[in-house]
Order: sequence, then structure tokens, then C-alpha cells
Amino acid sequence: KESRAMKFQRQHMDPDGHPSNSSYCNQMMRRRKMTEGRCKPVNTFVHEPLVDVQAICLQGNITCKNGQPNCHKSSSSMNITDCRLTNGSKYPNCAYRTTQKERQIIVACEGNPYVPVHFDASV
Ligand SMILES: Nc1ncnc2c1ncn2[C@@H]1O[C@H](C(=O)NS(=O)(=O)C[C@H]2[C@@H](O)[C@H](n3ccc(=O)[nH]c3=O)O[C@@H]2CO)[C@@H](O)[C@H]1O
Repeated sequence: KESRAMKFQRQHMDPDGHPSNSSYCNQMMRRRKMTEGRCKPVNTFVHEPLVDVQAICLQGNITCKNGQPNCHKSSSSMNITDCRLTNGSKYPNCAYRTTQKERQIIVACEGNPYVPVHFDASV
């Protein structure tokens, strides 16, 4: 069974990648298995070393969107790509808009070791 930490990495980590073109999201959402059964509407990939994203959990606690207190915001902005389902998209042909951004990211951390398990938002 896939751990929550490994699920976070599958869904959100792409340290060596970057959207070279507009099909980055179409390819990566399939490759990382987020278009099975349904097209995941929104997903962010982070183009930073895993250790830097794991270090976010050491930042001060902030409240997550779901009200839990185990979220943390990165101290600096990070290279990310937002993938957002387009209006004309029809399952199983999940069509995404690829947008590259530099944003601080907010993740939820859990467990021992205390690591990212959920991507909350970018700001
Ligand atoms: N505090 C917590 N502590 C621990 N666990 C927590 C906590 N909160 C939730 N989980 C868990 O995480 C799991 C999960 O998949 N949550 S999810 O909201 O659907 C993820 C969002 C995110 O993947 C994506 N998104 C969204 C915005 C953006 O900029 N970029 C971007 O990628 O869209 C998704 C939907 O918004 C679920 O099992 C829930 O129980």
C-alpha cells in the first residue's frame, strides 16, 4: 500500500522537471496516475529538491484549509507548475492548462518522521 508520504511525492514532486511546453501537465497528470477514474481537477508539481520541500515541515504551524493546525508555509518562493483541467476536457481525455509559477507553497505534514502528506495551497 502506498504511504501518504509517497503519495505526496508521486502527486507533487518533480525536482528535475519543468514545463518545457504546454503538454507538460497532460503528460505528467497521466504519468503520475491522476487521470484514472476521473481527471483530478487541480494539481501542483514542485520543481525543487525533495529535501527542500521536506524542510517546510520545520517552519511554524499555520492553519490548513480544512482547519487542521498542521500546515507549514515555505520560507521562500519555489518553482512550481499548476495543472488545471480545461473546461472542454472530457474524461478519459483529461486536458490541462500548464502554468509555471514562483510561489511560496503550503503543505500539511504528518507522521514520524514528520513529512509532507498534502499540498494545501500556493501563495
Ligand atoms: N491538514 C491535513 N493534514 C493531513 N492530511 C490532510 C490535511 N488536509 C487534507 N489532507 C489529506 O490530503 C488528501 C488530499 O488529497 N487532500 S486534497 O485537499 O484533496 C489535495 C488537494 C491538492 O492535491 C490539489 N491542489 C490544490 C490546490 C493547489 O494549489 N494545488 C494542488 O495540488 O487539489 C486537491 C484538492 O484541493 C486527503 O486525503 C486529505 O485527507
